[in-house]
Amino acid sequence: MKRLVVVSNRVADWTKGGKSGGLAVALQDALRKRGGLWLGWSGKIVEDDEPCELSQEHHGNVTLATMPLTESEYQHYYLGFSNSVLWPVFHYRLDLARFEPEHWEGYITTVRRFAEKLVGLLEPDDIIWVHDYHLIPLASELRKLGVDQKIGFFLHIPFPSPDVLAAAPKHRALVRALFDYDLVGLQTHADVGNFGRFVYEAADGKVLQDGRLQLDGKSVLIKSFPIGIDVESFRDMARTEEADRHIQTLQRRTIASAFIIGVDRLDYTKGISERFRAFQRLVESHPEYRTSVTLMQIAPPTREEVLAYAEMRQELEQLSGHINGELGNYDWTPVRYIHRHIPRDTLAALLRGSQVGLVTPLRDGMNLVAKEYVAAQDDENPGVLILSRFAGAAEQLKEALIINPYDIDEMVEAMHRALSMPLAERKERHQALLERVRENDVSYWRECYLDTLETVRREASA
Ligand SMILES: O=P(O)(O)OC[C@H]1O[C@H](O[C@H]2O[C@H](CO)[C@@H](O)[C@H](O)[C@H]2O)[C@H](O)[C@@H](O)[C@@H]1O
Ligand SMILES: O=c1ccn([C@@H]2O[C@H](COP(=O)(O)OP(=O)(O)O)[C@@H](O)[C@H]2O)c(=O)[nH]1
Repeated sequence: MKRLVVVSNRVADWTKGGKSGGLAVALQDALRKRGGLWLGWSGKIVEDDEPCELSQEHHGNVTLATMPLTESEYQHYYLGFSNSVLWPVFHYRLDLARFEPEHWEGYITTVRRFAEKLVGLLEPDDIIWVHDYHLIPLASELRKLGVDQKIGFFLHIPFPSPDVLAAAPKHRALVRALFDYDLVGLQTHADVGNFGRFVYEAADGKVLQDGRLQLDGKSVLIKSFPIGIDVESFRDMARTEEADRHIQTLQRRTIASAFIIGVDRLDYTKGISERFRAFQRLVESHPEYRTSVTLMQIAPPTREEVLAYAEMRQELEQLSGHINGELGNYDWTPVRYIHRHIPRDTLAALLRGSQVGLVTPLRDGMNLVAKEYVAAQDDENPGVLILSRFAGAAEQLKEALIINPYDIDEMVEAMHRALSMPLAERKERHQALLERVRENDVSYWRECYLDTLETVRREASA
């Protein structure tokens, strides 16, 4: 078997209190089983004139190679082009995109630096797998340095429709750069459709008979590979003695008999304020839920130096304070808002102990929390998943209560339905969802992707 070399901006934190985020979680699960080398950002920032040395750590069969970013790389590549241009545009938030020409320069030079570092670590027989929007041009940079090994790319976030993509500066250069990979993986069929439409409607490319897309004399295979979770280990985490203790503590410390849970990085794509408003309306319109239901929202900080994130934090603090002040009582807190990272094993227990999982992003590549909620449930008394139609996970998890997160009344109705759903219907829906989550787990995702990458070959001329 060839050595797998993974490259992504964010790498997993092997300590318990690490950063939250689906990419790191999923790649850690995927690599733990297959082994390999993983190159990424260490999370540290150094002065522009300091050296950015690589350091390596070994965790079982995984070698983690990390490097710091310089202050200007952090500003222009990470906060700038990646998270103030690509992230908002690809999530349909053109109003939040902020483009400065230095962002693009910083992006390209940082990606080039990743390429230079990687070349020194490569062996001739490696298979290279690049992840996410931070590193789109990495294959082009590697090819310039003479790398001829297979290189695959996987995009974790949505691929937007052509007219929305067109709002991103340099979008044509980015799409062209994807044709230097051997395989481009996207999360959903909808994403693949959007990519194809851009190539043949807006860029004069074409679809070849074997399904590959061709642009400017280069062709590449684009396919959807919906990412999954390590189902059995998450189920186990939700069922330890410690997990039982967490659930008992949760139940003892409240008079509420039901919990609705939301778990999201504090990101404007996740629809958290719409969710708070829907919960407020639920309690106002259904007095039977006063004191008996609590919304627990775990929302760890993320990208706080980008203005839109700081503004959102303020908005949520005000909103939860307002709801608790208006509706709460000395013995009941309607909204428990936790602005902190919670370790994944504790999270597994909290998901299992909650009667409703509320996953309502306005746009999301996949959303692993939706799958984790399903995995954590007790088969004999499962909770109900409410899921946004705009999460990639909705393409698979059809037995959830699928809602439009912009429609507050529809969310209210779904919460009411979930809280009053008979056991037989809960079990039926949960069984079907669990089967889908199991069929499409993280090992299946990794194997499907890598098997396809092993067999395709990019073609440099028509
Ligand atoms: O690295 P950060 O800037 O701290 O952000 C965390 C990650 O957020 C995004 O996660 C995505 O990947 C998940 C797994 O495929 C998917 O379920 C989710 O819908 C995506 O939003 C981002 O794409 C990652 O690069 C970040 O590391
Ligand atoms: O306090 C937290 C919040 C989230 N997560 C994990 O972070 C991941 C979030 O992934 P998702 O795909 O839902 O969204 P993303 O943050 O990647 O956009 C999930 O595995 C969560 O279990 C965590 O460990 N602790």
